[in-house]
Amino acid sequence: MSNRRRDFIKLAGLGFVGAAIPGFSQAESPERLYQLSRKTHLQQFNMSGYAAPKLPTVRVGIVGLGMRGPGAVDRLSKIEGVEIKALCDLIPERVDKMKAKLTGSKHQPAGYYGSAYAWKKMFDRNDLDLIYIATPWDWHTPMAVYAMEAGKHVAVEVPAAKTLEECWQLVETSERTKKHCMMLENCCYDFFELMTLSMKRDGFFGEIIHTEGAYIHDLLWLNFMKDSEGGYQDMWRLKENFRDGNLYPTHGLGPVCQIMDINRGDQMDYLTSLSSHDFHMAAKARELAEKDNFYASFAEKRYGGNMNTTIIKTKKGRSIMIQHDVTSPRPYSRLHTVSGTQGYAQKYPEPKISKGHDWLKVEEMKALEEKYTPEIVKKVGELAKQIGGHGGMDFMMDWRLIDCLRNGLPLDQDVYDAALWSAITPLSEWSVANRSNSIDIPDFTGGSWKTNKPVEITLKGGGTTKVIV
Ligand SMILES: NC(=O)c1ccc[n+]([C@@H]2O[C@H](COP(=O)([O-])OP(=O)(O)OC[C@H]3O[C@@H](n4cnc5c(N)ncnc54)[C@H](O)[C@@H]3O)[C@@H](O)[C@H]2O)c1
Repeated sequence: MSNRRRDFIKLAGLGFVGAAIPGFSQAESPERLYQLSRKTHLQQFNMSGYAAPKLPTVRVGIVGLGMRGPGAVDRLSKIEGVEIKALCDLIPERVDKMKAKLTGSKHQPAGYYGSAYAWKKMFDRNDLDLIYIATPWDWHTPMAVYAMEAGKHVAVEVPAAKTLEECWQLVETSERTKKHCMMLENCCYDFFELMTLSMKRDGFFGEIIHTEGAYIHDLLWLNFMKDSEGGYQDMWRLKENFRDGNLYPTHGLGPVCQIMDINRGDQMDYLTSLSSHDFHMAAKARELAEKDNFYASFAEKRYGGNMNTTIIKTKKGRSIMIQHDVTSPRPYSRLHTVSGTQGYAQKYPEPKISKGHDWLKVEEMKALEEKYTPEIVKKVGELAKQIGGHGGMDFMMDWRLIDCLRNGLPLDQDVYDAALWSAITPLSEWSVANRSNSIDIPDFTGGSWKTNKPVEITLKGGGTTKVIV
């Protein structure tokens, strides 16, 4: 272990976060992870329900302009009250390309590039309110922490953190600086997910007993695509697959946690996790390496299991199952299954809903959709579909974030959600490595889950931000 890393762990162990430690996140030791899973948190300030002062104009800096970032630039440029003031990427051409796209608009961002730390200069500017992060995972927490320390709110792509150490850093920094740290869990804003949240609030499901979520997406080809041919920068996503656990839990978890009021009425207690062996990745790497030396080093690696299943028990005795498989030939699915005492809903493979033990017919489903369409969908749903981003959910997420900041409203996803949903990965890795033994899930809210209010699904106090089309 490097001296710098040792010092960092020492400091974090004392509950001191201080200035951000720049650089890649590195896996913590299993002993340290276990210790942090049982950490008791003395909340400095409750960020759940926290409303920061209104920002009529939200001045944004965006970092990471690969496959994901440019869409965010485009969406944010279509929201009233947003000023895109700065863009950053390691690769200069990516910054120049986005600047060129904004030519003629009111957005004239400055560009930052050329070094792995150019973003720090951007974050240090005193005319930015929000830093929007769409980089590889290693950078998420170091950048988010630095941004909050520099007085900016943060919106960070999924997952917000890779280690438990980082999850705690996010929580402690957000509480101390009173800066929002929202993880950009866009699936919370998909249409069916929002409808089921609205149904839950109306008591449609009765008591929720069990939910399921997943990220099942055949991305074997994309993981192995060279970055020079349009793949992930420096093959970062393939390298993440050297780990064994549930690597991408938040798309499935976010929506069901909101439905179960996790962090806001119930809390995760412990989990157990199991992975299959790897039947795809090493084989693919070896196959590619036979023809192309570029893949030689990948052919020597050990990869995590292809299908991971993680099960979570909550303090109130309910259960959640989360799966992850990005290599097998299977239909795309996030499951989104909600099972209650009085009703049931599933999104995949096709939407099905029951009231009691009776399955609803297509016309009844349609009527239900009308009844339970939340205000956000009525307000910007159609425009969101036109603007796009995973069918519209990305735009609804960005619009809601900006509308909350402009109207001084609490965000739908706070730092406790970012930390908890991201923490499932390192915790699942520990469980997989320990024959699926259970491990505690830390309470990042320091007990305030008992009184925190459920996430708001009306636009009360907001909904005023226009869409510029
Ligand atoms: N929510 C979603 O639906 C969704 C979908 C896709 C990706 N994502 C997330 O978006 C993020 C980015 O994914 P991607 O597919 O765009 O990857 P990518 O590799 O295409 O892009 C990452 C970009 O970050 C840049 N970068 C790397 N290190 C940097 C640094 N130190 N400073 C500045 N720029 C740096 C790279 O040059 C690259 O342009 C990931 O966190 C991913 O999980 C989320």
